[in-house]
Amino acid sequence: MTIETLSEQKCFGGIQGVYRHQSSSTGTDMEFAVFQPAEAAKKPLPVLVFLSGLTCTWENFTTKAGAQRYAAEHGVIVVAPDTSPRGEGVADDQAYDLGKGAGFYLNATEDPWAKHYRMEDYVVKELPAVLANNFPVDLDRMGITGHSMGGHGALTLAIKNPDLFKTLSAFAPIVSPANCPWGQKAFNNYLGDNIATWGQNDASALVETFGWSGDILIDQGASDTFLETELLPDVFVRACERKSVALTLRMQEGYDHSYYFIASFIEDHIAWHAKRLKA
Ligand SMILES: N[C@@H](CCC(=O)N[C@@H](CS)C(=O)NCC(=O)O)C(=O)O
Repeated sequence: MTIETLSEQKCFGGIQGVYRHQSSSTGTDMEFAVFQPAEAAKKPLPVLVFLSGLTCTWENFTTKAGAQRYAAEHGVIVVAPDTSPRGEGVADDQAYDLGKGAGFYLNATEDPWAKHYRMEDYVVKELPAVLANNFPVDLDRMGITGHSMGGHGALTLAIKNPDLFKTLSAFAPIVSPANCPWGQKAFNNYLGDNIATWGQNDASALVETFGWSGDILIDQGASDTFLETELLPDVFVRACERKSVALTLRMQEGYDHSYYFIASFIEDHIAWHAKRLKA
């Protein structure tokens, strides 16, 4: 499980690095970014995984969100994986919302996607092992968050794996892919028409099945152009209410779907995860 260092740069006293490794989950090379605060040189630290949205790689969050300052302040290692497998021979589509950059953090069952699109296994099984072998991470204190398609990934993967991810938040998540155009297109292609498997990858359906024992923080821009068609936060609010899950949904007046929105609230999310992971 060797990793190759693509870059390492000092940042807020710590190290912002980018790494590549051969993934057994996806059967491709995968790149990911890790920010280690200075104190990681002395002791294992809690980890926050950030899953990015459609069209992104590790780079969007790492260069635009401004997370490093707050991760350094709160002593949290922040990890940003890619959003899909990539490379020659990996199935793709011309549209931005399918194929490369749009893996939806699930294990595809349908051709031509099933061979490489195994992002659920990658994030839940392989990435934690890669982190444990190469970085001073305390995996007993790992949280997850994400944006849009990555918010969907954070919600679904945490709800299915509460022993792995202890804390959960999201920025403008797709909360019910089974009920919005982005999700329906992805699920039809990756999972086919077996609706049972759709529910296993839909945060609102999952929370009604499994609940969530902690609390959940969601920030959502009120001026997000995808709010009414794709994101549908009310569906998740109602599912959490039915299951008595402690959800805080903050509708942020005037904010859109961009990284300017994420940069505005990333401090809150890092502080929120750090407080719970260090309690
Ligand atoms: N119109 C956008 C739709 C996709 C989009 O808004 N992607 C969001 C995540 S769902 C994003 O973070 N884009 C990259 C960025 O802003 O850096 C595009 O084609 O890039």
